[in-house]
Formats: sequence, C-alpha cells, structure tokens
Amino acid sequence: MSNANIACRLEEQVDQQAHKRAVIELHKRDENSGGGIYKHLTFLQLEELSSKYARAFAESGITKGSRVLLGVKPGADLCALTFALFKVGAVPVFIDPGMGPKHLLNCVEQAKAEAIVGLPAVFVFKLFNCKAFEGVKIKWSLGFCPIIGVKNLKSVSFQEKFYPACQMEQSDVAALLFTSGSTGPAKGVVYTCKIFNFQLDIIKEQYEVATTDMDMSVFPLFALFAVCMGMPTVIPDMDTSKPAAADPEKILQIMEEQDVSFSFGSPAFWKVMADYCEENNHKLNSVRCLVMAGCSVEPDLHRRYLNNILKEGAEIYVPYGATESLPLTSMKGSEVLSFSAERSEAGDGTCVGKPMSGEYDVKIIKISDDAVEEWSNDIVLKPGEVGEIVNSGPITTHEYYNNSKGTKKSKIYDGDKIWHRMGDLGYFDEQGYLWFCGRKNERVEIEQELLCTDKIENVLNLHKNVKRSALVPLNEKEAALIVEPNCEKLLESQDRQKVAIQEFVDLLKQKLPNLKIDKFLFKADFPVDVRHNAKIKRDLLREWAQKEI
Ligand SMILES: Nc1ncnc2c1ncn2[C@@H]1O[C@H](COP(=O)(O)OP(=O)(O)OP(=O)(O)O)[C@@H](O)[C@H]1O
Repeated sequence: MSNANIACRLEEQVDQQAHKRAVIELHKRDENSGGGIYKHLTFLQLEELSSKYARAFAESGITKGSRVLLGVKPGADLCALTFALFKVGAVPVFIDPGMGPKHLLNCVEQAKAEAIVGLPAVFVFKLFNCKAFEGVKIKWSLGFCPIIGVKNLKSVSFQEKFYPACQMEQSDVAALLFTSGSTGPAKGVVYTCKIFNFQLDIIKEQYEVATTDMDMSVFPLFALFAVCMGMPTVIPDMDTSKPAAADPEKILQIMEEQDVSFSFGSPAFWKVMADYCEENNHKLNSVRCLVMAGCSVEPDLHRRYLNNILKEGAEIYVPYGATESLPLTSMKGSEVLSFSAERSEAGDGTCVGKPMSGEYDVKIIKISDDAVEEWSNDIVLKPGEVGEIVNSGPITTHEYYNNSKGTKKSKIYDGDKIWHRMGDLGYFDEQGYLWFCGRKNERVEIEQELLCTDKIENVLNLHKNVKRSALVPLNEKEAALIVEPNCEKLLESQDRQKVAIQEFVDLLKQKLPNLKIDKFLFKADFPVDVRHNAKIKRDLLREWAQKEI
C-alpha cells in the first residue's frame, strides 16, 4: 500500500539526487567584492536534519494528528521542520506573521495547537499572551530559550540518522493553512494529504518544473513545494512577510548569482522588480518562468516583462485560486497579451484562464450572501452571466478548522461532492475562459445595478497617473472611485486633480458609456493584504471615503 505522507516526496528526491543542493541561503556578502557567500543543504542533508527533528518531536509526544504552531523564518530550518512534522504525521499550522498580533492570536486560539516549534522570541510573545496558547504542552525552541519548559531543538542528537515517514492515507489531515484575512478574520483551512499531493503534481506538470531549474520563492510555503518537486530553492534576501518592500537590488544579485530560472511571488513584488529593472535597463536573463499569484495582474505588467525584462521564450503564469482551492485556473502572460488584454482594458474584467485540470468542476452561481444548504442546478448561471465562482474537485478543501459557521457559509453539499464558494465574482465566456470581476463582498450595487470592482478599475488604471484604483459604495445611491496616483504632485494640487478627474470621466465614458460615477477621491498608499501586499482592502477605503465625502 502506498504512503500518502508528503515527507515521502523528500525521501524520493534523496533516492534520485541525494547530493544535489536542495535549499540555498545567503550566508553573507564578501566585504571586498560584494559577491554572495552561500550555504546550502543537499536533499540528503535536509532529509537527515528533518529525521533528527522528527525523532525529537516523536519522543516529546508529538504524534499523528497533533497540531503544531510553526513560528520560524523562511529557510532551510523551516523546510526541515515541516518535513519533520509530516514524518510523524503531525499537522503543521501556518499563520501569516504579517497580520499583526491581534489577528494572529485569533488564529492561534482557533488552531488549539498542542505544541509550538518556534524561534526563542515566539515563546516570549507567548508569555504575554497565555490565554490564546492554552492547550500548548510541548514547546520546542530553535535555539536556547531561558523560559521554563521550552526545550532547545538545536541541542538534540541521535545515533540513527533516518526517521521514516509514518503511514498516511490520502484523506488524513496534512496541515492547517490560515487564509490571509483580507475580508475578515483569517480562517484555518484543513488540507488533506490528497490535496497537497494533487497540487504538487499539477504544478509540476503544468509549469514544467524540472530538477535543473532553480527556484526563488517569495512565498515561503512555495519553497517547500519546490523541494518536494525536486527543484532546488534559494531563499530571497528580504522579509517575505512584506513582499512589496523588497530591495530589488539585493533580489537581483541573488537571482543572478544562483541562476534563478523559476520564481513565485505576488504581483506587488513583481511590480517593484519591474520598476527597478526598467529604470536600470536590467534583464532577467536566467528566468524561464515567473509565477505571479494573489490578486489580478494588469496586462501592462505582462507587457513590461515580456517586452522589456524577460528573455525570449520565457513565460509568466498567473494561477487563480484561494487557500481553500489552489490552483484552480491559470493564464499565461503571452495569452493575456494576445487574447484578453484588450477586453480587460475595455471593462470585461480579468481573464484568469481555464480550469487547470479536467478533474475540476468550476461553475458560476447566482450571487447570494447567505449559506446555501444544498446544491441545485437552478442556481447555476449561463456563460456571460456574472455570479459567484464555485468549484469542486481534488483541490477543493472541505472545511475550516474549528469554524463551523465559516464552513457553512463557504461550502455547498451535493451528495458525495462538496463545492467551495470562492467569494469571488466572475463569469465564463463562450470559449470556456474564466473572467474574474472582483470579490463578492466588495461588489457595489447601486439601484439594483451590479458594479464589479475589477471591471471598472481595470479601465481607470489605464490612465497614466493612476497607480491603482478602488471602487467603493458611498451609500445606496452613489459610489466613488478612489485613485492612488503615481505622482505625488496630484495629491497636493487641487487644480491638477480637477484636470485629472475630467480625464478620468472622459476615459470611463469612452469605455463604459453606461457607468454613472462622478465622485473621485485621491489617496496615497492604499491599504493592502498582509500576505501578498497586493489585494486592496476596499472595506477600509470605503470607511475612509464615506467620512471624506
Ligand atoms: N489570479 C488571480 N486574479 C485575481 N484574483 C486572485 C487571483 N489569485 C487569487 N486571487 C484573489 O485572492 C483570493 C484568495 O486569497 P487568499 O487565499 O490568500 O486569502 P483571502 O481570501 O484573501 O483571505 P480571507 O478569506 O481571510 O479574506 C481569491 O479569492 C481572489 O480574490
């Protein structure tokens, strides 16, 4: 009987390429030349380190099904620890550190973990927030920590080097991944081994991941995926919880020194990189595949990369999905330019491609804010009609942990099948392409007319002075468009704003003649989500606009 444990993926890599590099980290820069001095773990070394940690975990009482909070920075240790937890069948809990203490503690409380594995600072944080951590009995620190009851994982050692992955079934719980909390409190998504295994297979196949590639992942969990797929991964020199604040020069140095050919990051990160590359006439010559994920990508970013920054033949992939179902569809940058850009720029929304697998069932249902108890074909909409995107298939998660209310609102039962409601609006076109139109709870309804954020903002974003824009309701009869300008002068001068507003009106009238919006506001630094720094927090902007007007 085969073993569905994800740690088996690492064991397979050891069989195939034991002495090849698996995880690479910048150790320091040479003082004279500035060249990077790197350290790494081979697949075998990573396997041995995770075996050591697994044995320590098992001996301390962490066992199959134990939920374990991980509070460790991205890097080789995070990979080794996660594989170690998989080996003993424990359930690692991943929470975005960037969400701030209040939201983080809310997630910790929901997860009801039995153990923590973290940096010493995590245990100091725990001391001041005991209640949320109730139930945590086993504490492992990555380094010495003077707090009573916290053991040092770095000081353990065992004779036996190999700790085998325990037997897991496809239906066993593999991990708990919290959403980014962009639309309310973050929810703990239950991942089974089956979902992880399917994701790995489909990403490897569709993005043609090869052992000869070199990955650089701006989203830490993807580094783990890379290793599982046999692709070495280099850790970027940045705070991965703030992708939009990365220093492009440091990133480029690593990409060049390590010949990065594959990279996964948020559109906000790739925008910062594009600005720098264009200003300095820099090309990403080693890259063959850029993956941008987390929010819609405007056609212009594809244009910039494909025309000015990437080498001939390199490709951009934009997967669409959510923590609860990922990756659902995928769109190539070259396809955006040849097929959908013009339509996006005319107000049709953002094309996110076709379902990535024939095993997925993706449909559009009537918009509703209520729970849908049971599936019925009556709620399914026709091509061209905008509704909520739902899916059912091997990547569809079935529940949120410890959150039956959230589960009820997001899932629809259909015999043996479970549908996940994405909370996103979209439609299928006649050719079977899915078009994303914005998030359901950010939709604007004015006098029974549905206004979709992504459709309208895509048009306004074409204006030369608009960095991004957000459509928000002001009251039942009026909406406003808030603009984050790309030049500060616009924020300071009322006269300039008047001229710009007239241009916005003209642009919208030309592309969307039926749209009746005449309120425009300007605001610097839009609030964005904590994970990708890319999703606009329109709820906060709505509150701001309502006060402002
Ligand atoms: N390619 C894409 N194009 C447009 N939007 C995307 C794309 N990929 C992801 N998204 C957006 O990201 C959402 C998923 O985000 P994620 O799973 O990080 O958590 P979240 O839904 O933001 O968190 P929460 O549910 O806590 O608010 C999708 O529902 C969609 O709105």
